[in-house]
Amino acid sequence: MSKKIIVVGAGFSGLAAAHALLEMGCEPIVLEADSRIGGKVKSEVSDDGERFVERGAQIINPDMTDIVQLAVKAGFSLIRTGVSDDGLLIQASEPKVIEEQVEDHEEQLEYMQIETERDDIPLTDLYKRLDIKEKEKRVISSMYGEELNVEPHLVSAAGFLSMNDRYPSEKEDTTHQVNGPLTKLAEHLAAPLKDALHMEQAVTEINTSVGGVSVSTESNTWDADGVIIAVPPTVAARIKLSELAAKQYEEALHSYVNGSIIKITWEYNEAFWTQMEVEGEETSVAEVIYTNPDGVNVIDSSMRGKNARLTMFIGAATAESMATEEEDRMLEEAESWLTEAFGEAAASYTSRTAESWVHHPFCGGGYGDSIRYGHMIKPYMILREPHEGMVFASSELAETYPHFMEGALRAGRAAAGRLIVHLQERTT
Ligand SMILES: Cc1cc2nc3c(=O)[nH]c(=O)nc-3n(C[C@H](O)[C@H](O)[C@H](O)COP(=O)(O)OP(=O)(O)OC[C@H]3O[C@@H](n4cnc5c(N)ncnc54)[C@H](O)[C@@H]3O)c2cc1C
Repeated sequence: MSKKIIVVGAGFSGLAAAHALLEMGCEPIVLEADSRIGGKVKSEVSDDGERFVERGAQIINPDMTDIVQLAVKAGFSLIRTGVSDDGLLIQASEPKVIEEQVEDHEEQLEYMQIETERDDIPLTDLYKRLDIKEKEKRVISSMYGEELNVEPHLVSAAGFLSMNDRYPSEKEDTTHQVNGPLTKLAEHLAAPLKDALHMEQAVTEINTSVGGVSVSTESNTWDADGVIIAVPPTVAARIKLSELAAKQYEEALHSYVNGSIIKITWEYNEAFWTQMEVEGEETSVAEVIYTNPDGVNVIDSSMRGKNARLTMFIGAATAESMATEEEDRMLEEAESWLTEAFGEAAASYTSRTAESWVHHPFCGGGYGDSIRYGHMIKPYMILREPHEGMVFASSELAETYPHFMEGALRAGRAAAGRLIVHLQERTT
């Protein structure tokens, strides 16, 4: 029997859910708060279509099979990131190689996980227990400030490690990119939806009953058999739910904390960082971590053989304080950090693109919401399960690859399947 299902949000998770519903013969209606689709996927494309820059998500790896297939279906292929395989990770201010420090601590944290599963602690307390020097702990702390976009003392250590466990790839996450703008992938998913996609419709309230659901924005109300809420948990927590749904889901929704990230990409005529002098040796630099300021890193984000680009990610408290500054002042400061690590050549860029995702009202903020210390350790287990004709889907809830576009696609598809089974069971 064909079901009418409302999907809240047209990010990758919502679009993947709507697509799966169409494939199952259902009738999806997608309500999107913004005037564009894609959520944290946001490409800037030149008028001639030749040049594009990703203001949000960008990098994937070939193990991320859903997004690889989507890229191919949309007419694109994968291309390697610019950095050479022997590129090094360095620390800024007194540039020095820090690769081993970072690799070693990951193993130690894994080992300590057994302990934290019994008794959760803030992530900061977990890495403070590491058997490494104070200076090295500052690198780790800064790395997490950027990676999670949230101050590590707010994050649950058990939640963080369980998120890492859901990253099943053998590969680094920085190996490949799609050779076209990612917004085109969103458009490919949205194409069959046609009139079912309603823009600038921010959902404020959802009511559930045995007969179905009703979903309201400021100006409209839609009735349907079920609803998939494909927005990050901290954003979903702002939607008013009926009493029974709130009882089921509110504690899980409030177990997340949102983050802040600023992404700046500089473009150059050539990748001068592939031949830099670090600690007296000529080397290729792949990534830089800053301990001052905290939560900042820079990667080589070029597409190999196509362009030369450096991207800075400014996370957590540093992003929040920079977001209060005028954009020119913020860019000037970021550029001074860049030249500190890469030398004056870094100032000779040909273009620059910046985007702030600091506590974003509809996309959560940061790469994704983190599990907050002091609440549920596995809130995603609750949010994934349908109840009263509703279910949640966003990258954070994915069984694999949470916080990535791949996770969003998988979470969306999974939620559609689960909801349909749930609705069928309710009617039999
Ligand atoms: C700067 C940055 C860099 C990133 N880099 C990478 C990367 O390199 N590789 C990677 O794989 N991932 C990356 N990510 C993460 C990736 O973008 C996300 O995991 C993924 O896009 C999340 O998709 P989603 O659909 O779950 O959520 P979102 O993209 O947040 O989509 C949610 C949608 O719901 C809408 N919405 C919210 N509230 C409402 C409401 N009340 N009513 C109606 N609509 C609503 C929003 O407007 C939005 O369109 C990055 C993210 C950022 C911000």
